Amino acid sequence: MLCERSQFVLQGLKCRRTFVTVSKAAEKVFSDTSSAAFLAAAGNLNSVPQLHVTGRANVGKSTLFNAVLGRKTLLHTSSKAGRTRELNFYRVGKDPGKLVLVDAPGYGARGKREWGELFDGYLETRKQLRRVYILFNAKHGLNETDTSMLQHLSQYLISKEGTQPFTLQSVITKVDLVPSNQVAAAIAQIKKDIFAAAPLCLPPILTSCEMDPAFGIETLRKNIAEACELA
Ligand SMILES: Nc1nc2c(ncn2[C@@H]2O[C@H](COP(=O)(O)OP(=O)(O)OP(=O)(O)O)[C@@H](O)[C@H]2O)c(=O)[nH]1
Ligand SMILES: [Mg+2]
Repeated sequence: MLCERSQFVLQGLKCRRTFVTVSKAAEKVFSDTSSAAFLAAAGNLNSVPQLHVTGRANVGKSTLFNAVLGRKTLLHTSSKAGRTRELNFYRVGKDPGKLVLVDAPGYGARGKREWGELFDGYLETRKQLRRVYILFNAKHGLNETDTSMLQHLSQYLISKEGTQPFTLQSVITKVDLVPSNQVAAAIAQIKKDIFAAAPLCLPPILTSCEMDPAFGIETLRKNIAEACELA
C-alpha cells in the first residue's frame, strides 16, 4: 500500500530501486550534521528543493526537525505553544546545500491568522517546494483544525493542469506519550481520520524524540531524500 502510493506520487519510479538509492542518499545528505545552518534570506535558493513542516502549535515540529538535522538547538523549541513565529529556512549540508527545510508557526487555537496567510502565500508561489510534512500528536489525534488543514492542503496537491506541485506526508509525533497497549488503536484512528480528510496524504511515519535513541528519524530522513529525488 505504502509502496503503491509512493509510486503514484513519484510518478512511476520503481519502488525497490527507489528505496535502495534513497537509503544511501539519506546517509549522504544528513551525514554532516555540523553543516546545517539557519538561513536569514532564501533569495538565492531558487534551485534547491524545499520541504515544509506544519502542524498544530506544540505538536513537536521544531524538535523533530532538530533530530532530523542531528542538532539539539538549531530550531528553537519550547514547552509553550506558539514558539515559532515566522517561516524559518534551514539549509541541509554545506553551502549551497542539498535541500532546505522550512519550519513554520503552528496553527490551531493558539496559532494566529496571519501565520495562515503567510503559509498559503508560500504554498502558492514556491516552485521549489517538494513535500509538506504535516504533524499530529499521537496522544491528541486529529481535531477539527487538523481536519480543516488537511482539506485545505489537499486543494493545492493537484494543479488545474493535473500535475502534482508537491506531495503531502503525515507524521505522528510523541508516540511515547501513548501507553503501549493503546498505541495500535490510537494510530489506526489517526490513519483513518487522515485518509477521510485527505486521501492523497501519504500514510504516517511514527516518531518520538523522547525515546533514547529517538524513534523514526532514519525513516524520516529517507523519506526526505526520496521527496527531493536526491540520488
Ligand atoms: N514527550 C514528548 N515530548 C516532545 C516530543 N517532541 C517534542 N516534545 C516536546 O513538545 C514541546 C513542543 O515542542 P516544539 O518542537 O517546540 O513544538 P512546535 O510544534 O515547534 O511548537 P510551535 O513552534 O509553538 O508551534 C517541547 O516541550 C518538546 O520538548 C516527543 O516526541 N515526545
Ligand atoms: Mg516550533
